[in-house]
Amino acid sequence: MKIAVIGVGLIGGSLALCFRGKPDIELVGFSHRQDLADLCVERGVVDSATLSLEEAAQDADFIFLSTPVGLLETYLEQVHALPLKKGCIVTDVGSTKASIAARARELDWGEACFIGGHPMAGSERSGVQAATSLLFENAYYVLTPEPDTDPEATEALTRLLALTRAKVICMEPGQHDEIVGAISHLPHIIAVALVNQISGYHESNPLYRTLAAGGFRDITRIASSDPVVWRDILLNNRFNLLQLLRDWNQQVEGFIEQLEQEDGEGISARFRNAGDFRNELPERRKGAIAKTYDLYLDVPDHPGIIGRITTELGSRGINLSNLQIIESREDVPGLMRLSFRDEIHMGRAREALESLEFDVYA
Ligand SMILES: NC(=O)C1=CN([C@@H]2O[C@H](COP(=O)(O)OP(=O)(O)OC[C@H]3O[C@@H](n4cnc5c(N)ncnc54)[C@H](O)[C@@H]3O)[C@@H](O)[C@H]2O)C=CC1
Ligand SMILES: O=C(O)C(=O)Cc1ccc(O)cc1
Repeated sequence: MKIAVIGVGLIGGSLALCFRGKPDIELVGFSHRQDLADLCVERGVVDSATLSLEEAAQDADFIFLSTPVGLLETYLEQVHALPLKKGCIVTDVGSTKASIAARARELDWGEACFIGGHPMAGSERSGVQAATSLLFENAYYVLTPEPDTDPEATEALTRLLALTRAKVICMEPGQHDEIVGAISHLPHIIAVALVNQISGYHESNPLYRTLAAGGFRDITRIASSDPVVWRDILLNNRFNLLQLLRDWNQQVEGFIEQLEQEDGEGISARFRNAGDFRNELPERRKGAIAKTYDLYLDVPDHPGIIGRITTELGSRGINLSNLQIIESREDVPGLMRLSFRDEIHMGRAREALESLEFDVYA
């Protein structure tokens, strides 16, 4: 089976890594630049890479369009114009679905077909360097087949996507864009606006950045996302976003009014409602890591401490699946998060670290 990935970045590269090395799968990457083509082969993400779209698409069973949203329709048209293998399934990974679905509907696909797709997982990083086969584990992967799409084609794509360990869910493209606009695109706008607001204050007083800590970092991680990828997403979904931003304004106005009126009860009610809704969110693994069992510990800020902790755990045969310094400040203990794949390793690590007199929290 031949799979072509058009645009081998974070998402295209991560998909390729999920498929790579499976029996009878040949993976070809298409890049628009020789250095990027070389890089994705060097990193072992694809078997080969080419600057020729025709070569990539030739005899392919699946073609994944994985460029920024603004280029997807052009590549869709270019791929459509090529001689495609009978039964070839063309799909995309764009964060918006309505416009590409509308364009695909206008084209006659003959014995090939197009099924829109969107893996609902990613990160603020970009490029093939950030690709990982774990990215989609446990995430949703939206497909947007048309009412007249051959169900066997949707099934074939779903079978292939099982290799990503994502959960495939089918929906209508317009509904996808409304919902994803609210739960992903709007939060990106808010994160960027917030960071820019604070960065403005910081210009007149550098203490803003010095003091920016946990809460600010938590809700602004996604403000570091790729500017081109996000420019394209926001412009493409602008009609939904304009309404969502009007609704957002109402939320802001609500806070202004409650503060002006010193309406403490109203403010706590908002926090209660938000907490109730958030606590009911489905459990999801963080970033590229599957469900983890986490311990937090205070670590003094001195050289070699991370090495000591990992060595102590390693010497006891305790497997660490991730390690993160959440806060590190001069002269005060930083907070470290240690993640384990199961409760048993987490329990053993806790015991070991406590015996070494670290302050450990679950
Ligand atoms: N970043 C994320 O977290 C997620 C992104 N997506 C969607 O995935 C798509 C790709 O995004 P990422 O992988 O994050 O971005 P990326 O920047 O990591 O990858 C984009 C790829 O497209 C290539 N590209 C750029 N211009 C090109 C051109 N003119 N011709 C051919 N290739 C070109 C780049 O070289 C790169 O390999 C976007 O449509 C995005 O909406 C979907 C889910 C999550
Ligand atoms: O990193 C995060 O939290 C994201 O929001 C990732 C993401 C970005 C874009 C998508 O279309 C889907 C998921």
